[in-house]
Amino acid sequence: MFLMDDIVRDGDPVLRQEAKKVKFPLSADDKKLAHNLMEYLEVSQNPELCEKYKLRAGVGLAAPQVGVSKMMASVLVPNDDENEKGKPLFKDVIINPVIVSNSVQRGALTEGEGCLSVDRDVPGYVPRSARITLKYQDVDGNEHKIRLKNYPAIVCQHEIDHLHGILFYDHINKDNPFKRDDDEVFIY
Ligand SMILES: Cc1nc(NNC(=O)[C@H](CC2CCCC2)CN(O)CO)c(F)c(N2CCN3CCOC[C@@H]3C2)n1
Ligand code: NI
Repeated sequence: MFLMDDIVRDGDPVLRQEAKKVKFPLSADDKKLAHNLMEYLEVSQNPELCEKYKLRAGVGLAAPQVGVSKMMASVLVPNDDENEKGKPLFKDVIINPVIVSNSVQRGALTEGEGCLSVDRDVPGYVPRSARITLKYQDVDGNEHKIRLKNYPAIVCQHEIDHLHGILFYDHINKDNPFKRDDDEVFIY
């Protein structure tokens, strides 16, 4: 199971590398990696376990963040916290993901973004595409082509950035971090 000690921090070159495509069928190691990347999110979203293992909660985790420069990331975007019963908005390990198209309209999380690999707050809006069409393979090698918007779209863009050596604060406007474009959607 991954713990915070396994998470590589900003400054480590692996976070600025272009990750390598993953070959199918997955090796045993890659299968284990995929499992562990998703397990981290599940454990971190359980209040008791999160506390017990001293984790930072996460809704996404990319392989380079655990020192593995491969095109793989886990995403677990829960339904609004109230009714935990609801099934997640999006849950999968996205392998060799490609954003094949994106809306002109931009979107950003109202509270800005953070990153498990960045141990400091970097205030400001992180402008992203409000909607994306994402192509990826799952652990079984099945091809998926899905349209995402709002929260899941933002999370997937944050994770795919990691696979290309991009960190969230690279997108924050230096002169005016809270610059709002008029047609931008803000996601709570
Ligand atoms: C938005 C949010 N970001 C959390 N952390 N940061 C992360 O996930 C980083 C990735 C996200 C940062 C912004 C977009 C993607 C990790 N990144 O570095 C991976 O590359 C959260 F933890 C969180 N939630 C809301 C849902 N809640 C359900 C119950 O459990 C607690 C959980 C907390 N929402
Ligand atoms: Ni991150």
